[in-house]
Amino acid sequence: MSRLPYAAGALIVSCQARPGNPLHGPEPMSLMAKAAVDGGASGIRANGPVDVAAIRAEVSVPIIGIYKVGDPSGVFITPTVESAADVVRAGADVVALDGTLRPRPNGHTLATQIEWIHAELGVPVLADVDSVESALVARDAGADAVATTLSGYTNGSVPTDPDIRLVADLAAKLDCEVVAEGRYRTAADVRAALDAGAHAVVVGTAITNPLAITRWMVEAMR
Ligand SMILES: CC(=O)N[C@H](C=O)[C@@H](O)[C@H](O)[C@H](O)COP(=O)(O)O
Repeated sequence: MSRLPYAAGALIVSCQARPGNPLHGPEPMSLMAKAAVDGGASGIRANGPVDVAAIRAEVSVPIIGIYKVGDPSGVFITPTVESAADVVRAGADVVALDGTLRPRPNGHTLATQIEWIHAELGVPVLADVDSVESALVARDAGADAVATTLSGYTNGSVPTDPDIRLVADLAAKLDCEVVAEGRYRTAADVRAALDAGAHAVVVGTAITNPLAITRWMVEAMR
């Protein structure tokens, strides 16, 4: 049974810009979301209630809401039930949250956080994991689906390529939908993720971050 509001093969575009990026803010992100949907995206992933609300007003596709709070070196993607409630009240249809094995900021367990979101907010939970082990634990804790979002971000330096092997391993081992996310840069990358068993693919930087894309080009021209 599909727990996510996306048909198989969906492209979900992540529209996020951190402070310091000239596109930071609800207006640029809602325009990015509209462009993505006009281009055929089936969903949007967005950060924080302000951006989620602005995007909700602009597009009708299901939104995966996250709320980055705290220190990026630890659990910071929707770390608390309050942060989940904020993005759902702003219009998110799915909550994505940190599903790694790292300690959570307020002492809650992943299972109690997911249980509360299901009971109080009534939306599916997508666990952003970094390994097969964390994905299995997240699924046991009640996650409706898992995403490879945090692979490569929890120990040491960040790789260049997407973790397609993790997508294949999760698709083979889990009884839920697997979302491929993290460092998907090209059409060949997203095709490979679907071929490896992904239900959907999330692409962020390569579509919605011209600052980063420009840097890639400039670097290659040195
Ligand atoms: C690790 C982390 O914090 N990932 C975040 C999760 O929401 C975003 O910063 C990413 O842009 C998103 O996952 C999409 O990935 P990419 O931008 O590589 O296509």
